[in-house]
Amino acid sequence: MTEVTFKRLALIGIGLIGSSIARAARQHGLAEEIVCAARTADSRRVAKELKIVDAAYDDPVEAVRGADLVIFCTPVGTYSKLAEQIAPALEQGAIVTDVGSVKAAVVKAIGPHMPDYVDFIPGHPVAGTEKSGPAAGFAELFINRWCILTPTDTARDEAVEKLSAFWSAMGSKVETMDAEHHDLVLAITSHIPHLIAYNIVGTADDLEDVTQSEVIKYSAGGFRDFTRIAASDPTMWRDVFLHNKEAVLEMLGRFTEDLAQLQRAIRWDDGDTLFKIFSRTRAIRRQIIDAGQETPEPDFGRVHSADESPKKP
Ligand SMILES: NC(=O)c1ccc[n+]([C@@H]2O[C@H](COP(=O)([O-])OP(=O)(O)OC[C@H]3O[C@@H](n4cnc5c(N)ncnc54)[C@H](O)[C@@H]3O)[C@@H](O)[C@H]2O)c1
Ligand SMILES: O=C(O)C(=O)C[C@]1(C(=O)O)C=C[C@@H](O)C=C1
Repeated sequence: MTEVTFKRLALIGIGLIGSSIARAARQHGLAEEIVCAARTADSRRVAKELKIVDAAYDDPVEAVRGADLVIFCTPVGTYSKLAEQIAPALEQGAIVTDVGSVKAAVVKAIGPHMPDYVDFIPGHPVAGTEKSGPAAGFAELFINRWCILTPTDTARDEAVEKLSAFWSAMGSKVETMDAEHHDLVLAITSHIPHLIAYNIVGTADDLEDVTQSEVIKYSAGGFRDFTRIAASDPTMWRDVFLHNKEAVLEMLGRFTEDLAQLQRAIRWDDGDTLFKIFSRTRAIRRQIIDAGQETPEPDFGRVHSADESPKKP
């Protein structure tokens, strides 16, 4: 089995994801020392009070000194500057990785600054919530969730194995893929859904004939779910869209075409088309639950069995 104990784990940024890694790494004994760099005095204080790190620095250079695992856990727009800053202080043989939600732009932002005596392996835990900050993290966040690694040609195989073992020890299922492919897949499974949520909640807020208090008062399941997603961190998501522009625009084009099909079906009372599309998407939800990607909800009041379609109106 690959050895997964690191000497010093340095987390650059200690928000939701950084603090979840700190908690999980500590719980599973994956690092002898866990330190972080945080911009604000408040984050450093909270991280220390919660005892999730051994030390918290304002200077990222101090955090990475002597670290054999360095993880960027800040919004992706900050990576390039931070990489340039920490590069001279990186330890020989250190593994440098990140948790950013996009990958090709991260390779471009961090890669050129990395000395050839470190292994740079971009990564993305596909797990999160709409919350931010060091108090929002929890050790169980990565359990049964995918972590995608997009290793560059220069990273040594043993370093990739060690990093995979680190994520597996925190409960993740690890997969490797090409950075560009990652960005295309995540554009449709994560980035566009967030864009839709931001848009629908914004639209509801702009309506003249429906008051804001009515939107809040009558927000039932569907809209409420969108508001959770639309409450996600604005800085993080601004950076995701600015750094996965092509894949998002490509998927948005497809999405718009499909939306026009639904619009046409409603306009022309084409119930068959609506029913067909809704049945297909219902089956996808079932597949996600069957694959263990979603906690099944209680079956109270359920009228149809899993593979039974509702009766046509
Ligand atoms: N939130 C999610 O659901 C999720 C899931 C997977 C991956 N990610 C990725 O994880 C990264 C962090 O997201 P998060 O949800 O933990 O965000 P967060 O807002 O909870 O934490 C971000 C941290 O970065 C710090 N920071 C911001 N700008 C900085 C700068 N210029 N220099 C130094 N520190 C700075 C903040 O102070 C904070 O400690 C992002 O790259 C995001 O794409 C997020
Ligand atoms: O569940 C949520 O709140 C999330 O938004 C998590 C989510 C996602 O879209 O699945 C968000 C961004 C990530 O990079 C990975 C996970």
